[in-house]
Amino acid sequence: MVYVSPNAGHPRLLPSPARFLVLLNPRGGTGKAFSLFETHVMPMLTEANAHFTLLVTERPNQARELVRERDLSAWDAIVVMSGDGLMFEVINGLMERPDWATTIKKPLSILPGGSGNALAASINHYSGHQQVTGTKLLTNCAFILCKGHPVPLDIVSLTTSSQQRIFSFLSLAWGFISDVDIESEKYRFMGYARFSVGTFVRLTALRTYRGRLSYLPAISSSEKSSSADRTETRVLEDSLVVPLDQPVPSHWHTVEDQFVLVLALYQSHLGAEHFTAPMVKGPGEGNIHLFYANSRISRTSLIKLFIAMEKGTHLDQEIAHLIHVPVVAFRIEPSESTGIMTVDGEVIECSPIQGQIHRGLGHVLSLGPQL
Ligand SMILES: Nc1ncnc2c1ncn2[C@@H]1O[C@H](COP(=O)(O)OP(=O)(O)OP(=O)(O)O)[C@@H](O)[C@H]1O
Repeated sequence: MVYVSPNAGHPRLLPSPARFLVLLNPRGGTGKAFSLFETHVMPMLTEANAHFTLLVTERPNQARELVRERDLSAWDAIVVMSGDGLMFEVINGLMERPDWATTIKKPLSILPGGSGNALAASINHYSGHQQVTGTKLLTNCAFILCKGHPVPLDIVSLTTSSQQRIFSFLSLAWGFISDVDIESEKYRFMGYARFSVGTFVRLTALRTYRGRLSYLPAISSSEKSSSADRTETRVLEDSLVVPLDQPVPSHWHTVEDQFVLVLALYQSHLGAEHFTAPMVKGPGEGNIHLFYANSRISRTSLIKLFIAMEKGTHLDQEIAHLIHVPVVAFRIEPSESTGIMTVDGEVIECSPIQGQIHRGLGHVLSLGPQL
């Protein structure tokens, strides 16, 4: 097998035998990642004749520091066995390197070891597998690790009002979804059921958040930021947005409202059983799927939404006051700083934030087509 250098366009195959750096969070999900790796992943890696270095994280940000500082040339791919939080660390650590433009091309792979496992569920879907959870999802993802090929992965570059730069591969949530995600942390012992319990609790005491949402629709944007024509610069440039302290360009759309939820999602799944963006067929399509609902949405509609979302049929049901629009850039300006905002499931300060997609900036192992 031939390994085409990441600098020479899209890599096609990993070398054989492949060498993996496996970063495993022993505290992810219900805390069984290490034993699941031994029982379900190691035998498959041995069978595939793959070499791996296993690093069990001891604290938050250790993986981020490691990928930021270490020479990674000894490995063909970085494998994350955890939830989406550890992948968030890895992508941000890679983007903090002086050689980010080449290192972010190193193939990544996800093995579900968290409670949400949205990226694992999305890659499983793009690879043509049925929606499954638990050890079935883990086995599918271990198979994708052994047999998959690198395909482009979209990354959204976010800038906060304090000028912090955040790189996101999955989602930005404000309102109902981030409230459920974070407030259900206390039910972590339940595994995935924590999200159903959290949704029920939040529905009984629905909150709304005032703010302004602006976006650049994908349809009107001829300018899709692609990694193919990018030259190496000191920092990744966001050509579609203007500084946060300036008004958005006049061709953007703006909605000022009392929101129940705002979600920007760039993969098919928001969780292993949340098939939220069924129109997404691959990790590098180049669209941000913006979903929002204002305070006129009823509790019944929200229940209908979350039930239908499990199978991805919610958009066929015309749920009143739920809007979906594919965009390439957006800005969220909350009127107050009291809500919860999350990026890839990690809490960030609730303040004005904007972002734009960088199509295929990274790479992820998949069995699906290069979308
Ligand atoms: N050894 C560790 N002890 C405690 N926290 C850790 C450790 N290693 C990593 N972390 C942190 O744990 C956080 C949660 O991890 P992660 O998101 O991967 O799992 P999860 O929350 O169970 O899954 P999901 O995001 O899918 O719900 C991450 O922000 C990461 O920084």
